[in-house]
Amino acid sequence: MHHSVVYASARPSSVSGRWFRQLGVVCRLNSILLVRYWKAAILQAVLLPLLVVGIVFGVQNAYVADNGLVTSADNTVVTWKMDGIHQCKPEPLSNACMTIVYAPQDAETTQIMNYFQTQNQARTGSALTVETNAWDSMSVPKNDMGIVPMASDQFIYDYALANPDTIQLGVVFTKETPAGGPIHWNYQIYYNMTHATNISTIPGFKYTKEAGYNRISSNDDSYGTLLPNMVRALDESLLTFLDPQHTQASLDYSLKSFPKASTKNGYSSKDDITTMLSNLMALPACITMVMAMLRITREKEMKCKESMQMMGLGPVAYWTGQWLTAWIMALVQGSVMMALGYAFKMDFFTNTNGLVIWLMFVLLTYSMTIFGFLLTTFCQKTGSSLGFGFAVVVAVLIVVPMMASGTWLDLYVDRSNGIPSDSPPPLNTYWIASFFFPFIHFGRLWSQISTLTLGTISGGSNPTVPAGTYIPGPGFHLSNLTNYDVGYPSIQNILPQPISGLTYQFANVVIAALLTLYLDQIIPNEHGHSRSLFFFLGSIRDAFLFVRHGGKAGVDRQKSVEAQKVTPYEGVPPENEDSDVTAEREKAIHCQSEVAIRISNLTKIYTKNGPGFWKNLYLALCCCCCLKRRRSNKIVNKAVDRLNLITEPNELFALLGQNGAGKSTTMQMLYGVTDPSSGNAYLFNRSIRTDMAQIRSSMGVCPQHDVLFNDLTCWEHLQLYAGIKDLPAEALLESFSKSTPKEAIKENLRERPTWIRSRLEAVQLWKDRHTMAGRLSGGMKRRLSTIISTIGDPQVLILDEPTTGMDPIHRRHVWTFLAQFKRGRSILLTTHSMEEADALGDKVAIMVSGHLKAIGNTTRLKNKFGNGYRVELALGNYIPTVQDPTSLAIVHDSNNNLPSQKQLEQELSEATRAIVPESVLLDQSGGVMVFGIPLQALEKMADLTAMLERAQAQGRIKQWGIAQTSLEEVFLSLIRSAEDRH
Ligand SMILES: Nc1ncnc2c1ncn2[C@@H]1O[C@H](COP(=O)(O)OP(=O)(O)OP(=O)(O)O)[C@@H](O)[C@H]1O
Repeated sequence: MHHSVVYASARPSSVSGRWFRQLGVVCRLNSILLVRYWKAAILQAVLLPLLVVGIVFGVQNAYVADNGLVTSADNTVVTWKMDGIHQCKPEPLSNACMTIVYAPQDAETTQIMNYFQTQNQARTGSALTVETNAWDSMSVPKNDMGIVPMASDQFIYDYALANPDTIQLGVVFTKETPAGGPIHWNYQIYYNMTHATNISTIPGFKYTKEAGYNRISSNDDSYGTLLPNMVRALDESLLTFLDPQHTQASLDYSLKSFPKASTKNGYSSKDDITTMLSNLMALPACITMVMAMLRITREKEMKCKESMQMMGLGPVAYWTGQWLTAWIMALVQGSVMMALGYAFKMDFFTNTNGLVIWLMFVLLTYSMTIFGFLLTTFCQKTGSSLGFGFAVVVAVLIVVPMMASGTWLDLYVDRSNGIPSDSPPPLNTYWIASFFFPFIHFGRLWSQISTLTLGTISGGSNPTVPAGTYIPGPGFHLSNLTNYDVGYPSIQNILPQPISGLTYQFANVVIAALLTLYLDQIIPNEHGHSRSLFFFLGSIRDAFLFVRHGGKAGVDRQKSVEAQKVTPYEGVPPENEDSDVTAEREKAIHCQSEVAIRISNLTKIYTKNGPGFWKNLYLALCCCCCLKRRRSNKIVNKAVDRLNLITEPNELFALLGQNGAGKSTTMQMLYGVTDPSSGNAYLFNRSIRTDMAQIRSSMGVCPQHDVLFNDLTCWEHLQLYAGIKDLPAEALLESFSKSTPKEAIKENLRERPTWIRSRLEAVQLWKDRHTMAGRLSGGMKRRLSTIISTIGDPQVLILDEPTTGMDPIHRRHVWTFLAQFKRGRSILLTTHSMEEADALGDKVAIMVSGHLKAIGNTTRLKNKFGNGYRVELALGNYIPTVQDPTSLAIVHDSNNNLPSQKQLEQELSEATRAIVPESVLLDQSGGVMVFGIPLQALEKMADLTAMLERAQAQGRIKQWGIAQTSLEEVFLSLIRSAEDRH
């Protein structure tokens, strides 16, 4: 069955129109893949958020807050190293603090605390001043203070709640005078729980059986000697106070930790939620980033991206498509995170403006994904992108909780000496480095939101709110985005407001996107191809040419002048160069007209340390191109050596050669994935060095290895590439004149574009049009790759071994299609099938070790390099040397005897030589003789055939035939002669 080729060319559209349509194609491709991998999409968008929010919720409820109450009865003190109380300790109370507060302030308690001071100084040398005025404000002290009176137990409680870690110890005295009984003095000590729990992480503390965690130096922790010291010192002071009175008194004491902020649902303080759980909340965004990185790198590794670019897809359209589709996952995942937070009734969510929460999560996923895209520009393999992604996830898990717990302040200000209230401390510059990482902004925003959303426990200072009641935080409103109180007036104006947590992430997106576009161009691919560091100057040059030469026509004229520039052949040609090759070289070098492909002195040298990103960068930084020459690039392989040839329109040029001859390298240079080392090639006067974008829009490529998306059907591949080639919409749809309305509905409108169907049918893939490429056989994939390269009816078609792995039937279908399709265009094809080159090639060239060895049409090659003709004959009747049961007819000589096989062979050999003395007996075995007849004996062929016919009539020959030397023999003899020379 023969199909005539239906053509469909790209529309002559504006650059911007084409760009938008290519963008649509990339978005559509990504959407199809998203739907096809729906399980992974659901996992990222729904299940992961559910998992992390569920874990956070579980942790909240499992966490049992410590109310900090320890009674004196629990204390079984063994042996204590008695010392005293020292001025506020450096850690964790790093800001100005009060060493001891006491209440109430009256004459007796003041007297007791004065005794305390005197005796403590005697023991420790530490002079703790007893303040005379009661501390009545809720603000933090400016300087370290000694013994500070406060109004009441309640005030101490409220103050400690509002200013955690500001007081080291507290003491509240109560004196009861029961009727008839002794006076009862009770004091309750407040100790700092944070101090106690942090103690094991502070260097210098060690655990002893007697004293628990005990610092060897003069400073102690609450559970070590600090509390016993306090108890002993207070007992001593009380006894000193009571002794002169000679009254009987009973003493008692109790211990209690200072209150900690907020306890709700068992889950509590800001510290816990920020340090522990903020990184979990960032995890879904991280996983989405890694998945996106893997998808992009897989497309790169499978060369799908390269293939789309070879077919004309611009890098800006490609990346814009990726950035746009990344929004889908960001929007869904961000919304799901927000919905789950509300569903689990978490304060952080319910107490924050919904828009802020939504933007926070959507932007995190988006900015992380775009950041991941940037990282893929450094990765050629999925393994390396997995490594990069993993490193980022670890960084997020560590850094986000640090930021969220308030460390972000250290990025901006130096807090090592506290924050003075009047003038701002020195500014840190870490924030500049941190600016480029979106997750750092997320951590800071988390910290700022959590300080306003998480509540506290009432200390009971408000009579209408019983102590222990949870008081929600004031909440994070939209206005707080630009109006957030940092808590330190002196640095309020130099610290970023919460809105920058969103705007900086957006800035990260823009910076990462621009860097991705740039690095993607300058980092070399696996063939070492990359654009120059200053490639963008090329557009300026184009614009300059456009103005200078008076528009597009002028530029085209200029380009054709450049394309026809004669570049002399360097060095000496290889030994014994064929005259046709020399002629082709002269023609290619001096060509003065527009041809389809002109290859001029094209050379490719593979080097050990080929062009690399870092080398590029080094060269740019040094700004001296001469260095490039001086650096020794150890030559590994000269794959193509000063190649010169021309192909005309309407011509199918077949390039033959052994494995490694340099065919694919030549093609790769033509379609722009490998840079030539020297020389140039022009396709319709466009240089492969400078005009690859224009060349690609009128070129079709079928690379040596199939480049297909495993998850797209044949049909979708053709649609995808049709979109990249910008085929007009009309070309995608067929009129329904031939179908009945019922058939039309059945067949689905979108399945009947004329040219798609005709091409699928031409290579027998119509029935498999809805099969995923991953499930096609090797030969089917090759057929699909071949027709993909013809999309848009390119002027130049480059086919690298298109029929490899095809069975003979399908190969012939492809040949028929190509023979028809080549009309009006030029096809460059490599093959290892001599039959194919013979059947299709208008011009055939044979390459050996990067050089052209022979060129011409097949008849010329056969005549020039073949051994002339072969005459093959099967002997007739004879007495076989070995019994031959197939001998049927009997021919007798004059004596009625059969000749022997040897006699017959000799007789025929002599007869042949008598007619054609130049003939050579090539083979003689099994009753078959083969003679080689050189071309110069062509005129004697008539006599020879007459003799052979006579011998056949006599029964001496069973059958015979004459054949011209095959292309395969030409190929073999050329290769052999080249090998002999080496
Ligand atoms: N990326 C590379 N780095 C170094 N050498 C290379 C690279 N690619 C190809 N070569 C070398 O260049 C030479 C030409 O290879 P090329 O792939 O062009 O041969 P070919 O004629 O297409 O062979 P085949 O018929 O096997 O496809 C070979 O010696 C090969 O080893």
